[in-house]
This record gives sequence, structure tokens and C-alpha cells, in this order.
Amino acid sequence: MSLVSVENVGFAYPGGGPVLEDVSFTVPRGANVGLVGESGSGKSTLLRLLLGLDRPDSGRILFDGAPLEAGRARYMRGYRRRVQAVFQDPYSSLNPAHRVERIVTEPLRSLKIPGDHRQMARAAIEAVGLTGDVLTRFPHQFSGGQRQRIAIARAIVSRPELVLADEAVSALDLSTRVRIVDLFREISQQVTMIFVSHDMGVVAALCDRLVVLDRGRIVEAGATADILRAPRHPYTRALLASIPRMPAAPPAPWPPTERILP
Ligand SMILES: Nc1ncnc2c1ncn2[C@@H]1O[C@H](COP(=O)(O)OP(=O)(O)OP(=O)(O)O)[C@@H](O)[C@H]1O
Repeated sequence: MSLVSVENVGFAYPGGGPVLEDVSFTVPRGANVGLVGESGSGKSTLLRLLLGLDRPDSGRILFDGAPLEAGRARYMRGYRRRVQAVFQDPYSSLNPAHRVERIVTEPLRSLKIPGDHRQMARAAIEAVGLTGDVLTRFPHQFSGGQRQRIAIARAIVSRPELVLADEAVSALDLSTRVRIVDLFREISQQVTMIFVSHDMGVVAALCDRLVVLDRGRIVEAGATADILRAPRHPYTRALLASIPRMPAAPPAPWPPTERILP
């Protein structure tokens, strides 16, 4: 059974036109699904629906076979324990006044999860490649990449079944982005993940399945390898063409060391 099933979902913000139209896809348990599309295609809106922050106008979302009841507080408490999120900006998503331990243990407190929270925070911090001593420090003492690791530790500390990541590497410089993508890849071995990004390169490197959105509609969905090999939709081809290509060989020395032309 799929962990998440999005069925014919439609959504519009009050007073606005449709932002999502007839969106359907499934996320099998254990999968790592990339949700990709240009700015404004509706990715973040879909994520808000998946988080239960907004409700679809039409269609429905099933989580673990049952409807996501965004309006029911009791249901949402249980849901938040099972579903966590990592957002784009590691600068604003961590409370600057709190030490890392308090930040990472926050979901454990708010969800009233029993156990040794300090020990659980230490385990989460180590799982993201940091050491226990960071727990006593404040967010401003870390780089962007380290802060994103802390945000990921907070997302996994309650041992969720699903992690939603919204542009979670977009604000990072290139080399940090590569390392955090590696970390997400490791984490995705243990949890189901939906990774939202406008960056086809990141999503193609990380996710085993892709859902491509264009102006609120799914234009292509399937195994990443299949879509990369034979993109069917012109929009997907355009997104793929926008991935920056690294030079296959180091650039030729300049000035040339040997004569090429006779
Ligand atoms: N709170 C809101 N009220 C009204 N319209 C909104 C709101 N949030 C988003 N929209 C509109 O909904 C559409 C989809 O936006 P959304 O943020 O979901 O797209 P996106 O694919 O995540 O884009 P980006 O990558 O730029 O975040 C856009 O036309 C946007 O202007």
C-alpha cells in the first residue's frame, strides 16, 4: 500500500484562480519522490496540503490508507509525529534565541514523545554528521550547511515515517549543496521522502521517482531513470536541458602547449 496517495486534488487560494488541478500521484513506502517544476507551478502549495496546513478544494489525500484530516486537532497531532518537514532557509527556520538542543528536541516536547530527549537529540545530531557538542551552541554559530543539518536533525528526531523537504538545498552554495544532498540520500534509506525543488539536477540526483508539475498540473511522473532517458513532455525536456552540464574533460591549457593546426 502507498504511504501517500494524492487523488485528483484541486486547490485555489481565496479569490484566486486554480493553483492545482486534478493532481494525482502515489508515494510508495520507502520511496524517495522528487516533486519538480518551475517557480509558481504549485509545488509549495501541494506541500502545504500534504502537511495539512491547507485542505484541497476537491479530491483527497490519503496517508497510510486513511484520509488526511487536516481539520481535526487530534488526528493532526498523530500526523505530525509521523510526518516532518525541512524548509529552504536554514537561517530563519531555527530560533536564534534557543540552543541547538532545545531546537532539536522541540518536536519531542510538542508531540509529547516519551523518552530521554537529550539522548534522542544527540543521536539525531550524530545521524546528520555533527557531534554532540553542538547541542549547547546557538544557530548563529553555524554555517548555512551546518544549520540545515540541524534542521534535518530536528525533522528526524521523532523518527517520522515521511519527511517533506521544500527547496531544502536551494539556499546553499554548490559544494555544501552536494554534501546536504548526500545526507538526504542517506536519510532517504530510512524514511519515505518527498523532495520539492525547482532544480531538476538536484532532484534527478537524489530521487528514484519524479513528479513533474507545470502550472498546477502533473505533466509527467515515473521512475527518474525512465524520465531522464526519454522525457515525454516538452516541459520535462526543457527542465532537463536547464541542468548545468559539467565539462567532460578539464579545459585545454591556455596558451596551447602544442600546435593543433599545421
Ligand atoms: N498565500 C497565497 N495566496 C494567494 N496565492 C498564492 C499564495 N501562495 C502561492 N500563491 C500562488 O499560487 C501559485 C503557486 O505557488 P507555489 O508557491 O505553490 O509555487 P511553487 O512551485 O512552490 O513556486 P516557488 O518554487 O517559487 O516556491 C502561484 O501563482 C502563487 O502566486
